[in-house]
Amino acid sequence: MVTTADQDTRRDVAWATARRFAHAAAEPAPAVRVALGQAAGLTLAEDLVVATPLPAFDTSAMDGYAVAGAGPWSITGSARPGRPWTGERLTAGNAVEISTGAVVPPGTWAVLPVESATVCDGRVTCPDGPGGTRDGRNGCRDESGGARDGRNGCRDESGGARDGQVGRRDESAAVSDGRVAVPGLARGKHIRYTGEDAPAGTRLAPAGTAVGPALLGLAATCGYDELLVHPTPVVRAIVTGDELARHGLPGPGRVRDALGPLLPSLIAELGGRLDGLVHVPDQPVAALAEAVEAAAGADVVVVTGSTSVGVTDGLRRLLAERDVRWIVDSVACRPGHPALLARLPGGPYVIGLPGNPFAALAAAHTLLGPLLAGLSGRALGDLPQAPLTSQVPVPAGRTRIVPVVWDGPGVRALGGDRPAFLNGAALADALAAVPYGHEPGRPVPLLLLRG
Ligand SMILES: Nc1nc2c(c(=O)[nH]1)N[C@H]1C(S)=C(S)[C@@H](COP(=O)(O)OP(=O)(O)OC[C@H]3O[C@@H](n4cnc5c(N)ncnc54)[C@H](O)[C@@H]3O)O[C@H]1N2
Ligand code: MOO
Repeated sequence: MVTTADQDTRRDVAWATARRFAHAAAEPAPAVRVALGQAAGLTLAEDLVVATPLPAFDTSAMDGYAVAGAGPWSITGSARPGRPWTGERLTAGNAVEISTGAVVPPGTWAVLPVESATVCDGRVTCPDGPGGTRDGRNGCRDESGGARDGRNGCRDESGGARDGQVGRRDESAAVSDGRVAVPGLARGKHIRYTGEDAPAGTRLAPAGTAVGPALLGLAATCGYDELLVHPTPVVRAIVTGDELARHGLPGPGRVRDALGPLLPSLIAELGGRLDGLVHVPDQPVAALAEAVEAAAGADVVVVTGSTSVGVTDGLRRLLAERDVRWIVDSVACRPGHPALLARLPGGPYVIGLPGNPFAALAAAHTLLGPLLAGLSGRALGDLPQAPLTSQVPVPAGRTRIVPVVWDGPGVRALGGDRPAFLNGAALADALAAVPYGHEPGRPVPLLLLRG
């Protein structure tokens, strides 16, 4: 139970604190296991750990020849993806034709790329190596197509030095295990060794990571068929306002509903799943109460246009009649000051967004975004920052939210940012949270807009 003193600290909460309160108050729903295809956009509820080494076998990184010992090498067979070499361990002076992705035969010293090889009478040489036929004048087929790079055309895509059993990838390593290797074709070249990317048991992504395309591919690479994820929080929206029209031109006393069209994509962008949007009149308050009751199964109820203290603003009265837990009861920012967040006993979170459309947008980024992140098991994280070059007046003790666009390495304010006007926000790359006392050129936190 929140005491009166606690409740007071929930009023006029500093902007950054309001975001933290909203995030900290969120209790994520129990995690669910879903097929990979259903996990996109959700959040990992468990660490992603690879059970096998990656790669799971010594893999050729090039199309060419798996060779052992110094050249020239006799070609003794082939290794293809899915059709591994089944012969004996490769011995010095022998080669196996190999494709990128095939299992490297045991005994292989390195893979000689096809561009670096000359083939003649079933023997392969590296033209610049011992026994090589650089000019191809002896009737041999130069597979390189004439293109050469580096000292001898034996390219290294390994990017790393190796040591131990498999030899070294140092270009200068011509002697290994007492045998002469082709200069430049160092031991281990063009082989992705078992476990080189990740040994078995490596944690590749922690719980709380957003499941994007790359993570899905990584999970599949590791052999996952399903992932344990937090489900997307379900949001019900209630738009209030007797003056609102849903079609046609605005006119005297008639305001087009901007929030009905804005909310579905905003809620999705902030990480929620909209499950119904209803319009209710300002009066009687019972209509709003009914709509809130009907949303009991949702995780979050978003109510717009009823956050103030006027006779037509019923949300605060409705919450006062219930034993709600206040999380944020107004925020020290402009616009969006009357925004609120409370939790109904045993029920959903309720977010009140001001009716003024730009104020509602700013408030949604302040409270709804962090709440949905918390419900999804995502960390709040620090916001990105960039220098704001414009002069933006900020009332004492407040944070001002203004639409901005990128301008070189910094951002500049767009204007069009009065609480009822979405002109600036519609063209913005981000909303900047400008603190009191900001001077042009100093960095400010940014809420990035996806557009
Ligand atoms: N006595 C006080 N009055 C007001 C205060 C205050 O502190 N004391 N705060 C002002 C601020 S700041 C805001 S923001 C608004 C918030 O009001 P509500 O959330 O109760 O919203 P309404 O009063 O219904 O509407 C405000 C304004 O927005 C227009 N509106 C409402 N819904 C929509 C919509 N869906 N699409 C487009 N426009 C909408 C509505 O017509 C009003 O013009 O309270 C101030 N008052
Ligand atoms: O939230 Mo109001 O004026 O701050 O739009």
